[in-house]
Amino acid sequence: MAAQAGPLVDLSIDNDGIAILTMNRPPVNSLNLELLEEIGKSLDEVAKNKTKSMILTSSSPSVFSAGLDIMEMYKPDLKRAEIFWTTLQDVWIKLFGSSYITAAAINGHAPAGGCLLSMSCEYRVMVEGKYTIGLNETALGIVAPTWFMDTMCHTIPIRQAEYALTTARMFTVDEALQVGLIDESASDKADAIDKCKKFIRKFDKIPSLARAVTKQKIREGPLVRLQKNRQQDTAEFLGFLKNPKIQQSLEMYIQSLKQKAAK
Ligand SMILES: CC/C=C\C/C=C\CCC/C=C/CC(=O)SCCNC(=O)CCNC(=O)[C@H](O)C(C)(C)COP(=O)(O)OP(=O)(O)OC[C@H]1O[C@@H](n2cnc3c(N)ncnc32)[C@H](O)[C@@H]1OP(=O)(O)O
Repeated sequence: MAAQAGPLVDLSIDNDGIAILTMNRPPVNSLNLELLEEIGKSLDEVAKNKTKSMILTSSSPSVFSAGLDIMEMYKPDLKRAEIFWTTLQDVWIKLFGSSYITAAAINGHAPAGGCLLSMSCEYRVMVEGKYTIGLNETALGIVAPTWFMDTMCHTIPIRQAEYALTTARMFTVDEALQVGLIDESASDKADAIDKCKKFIRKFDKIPSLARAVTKQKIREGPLVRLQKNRQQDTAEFLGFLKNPKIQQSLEMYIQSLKQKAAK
């Protein structure tokens, strides 16, 4: 992978007071420890500055996020892997449990962890094109953690979520729209951001405390479930990394990605 040029995230506040958080880890915004730490810090900043809303997007022209960086899971240093996993848990708790309004302008592919980040927001607008979105873990021979599944069940009907999770279904933009995995499609990134802003403006006349408490109450179940089981969840992740069969599956998957990229 090429050396990182520039900061891993950009956090700016536009004239309407909306925070725009842009992931910037070329080529595919795969979520390694450092990117997750930067996303976490930005979410803290948005919360601290009492910004009313945030739009999550990517600087890539074709990928929102490729999900977790597989190199964090392949033959890892277990101490780093533990910090990696707890940082991912923190990011999800901060984003899914945030009191401010959140929307994702999905300007490209959003597999696995990329889909998770977008589903953790309250509204999703995806740019039209040959992009796909979904939780594809079973295709890699791995199991999405319960809180990934909970987030999907919070977004689309449980029957559709079970079918999508077990079959590792990657949805096209039209399919995602039909099932409710995204709320709107857009012609390009600027249009996606405009549509996210339109969603955010719907709350102009809603008292913000009532909105925030309602959001947090409706999201409480999945949040409490992870908070109660964090250590066990981390232990399962580390146990999974120690499994030789899983390491073999990851090695084959990395090879297939590299072969595809070389074509
Ligand atoms: C009971 C069980 C209990 C516990 C188990 C616990 C935990 C397990 C949980 C695991 C959860 C995992 C969630 C995840 O997010 S796993 C990651 C899944 N992601 C993917 O499968 C996406 C793979 N990537 C792609 O499909 C494509 O890259 C993409 C469509 C995103 C973009 O395609 P494009 O053609 O634009 O780029 P490529 O040429 O494919 O890639 C460019 C280079 O980037 C590398 N790459 C791609 N994705 C990743 C990744 N996720 N991690 C690391 N590196 C990645 C790719 O290899 C290319 O590299 P080079 O060849 O250029 O070096």
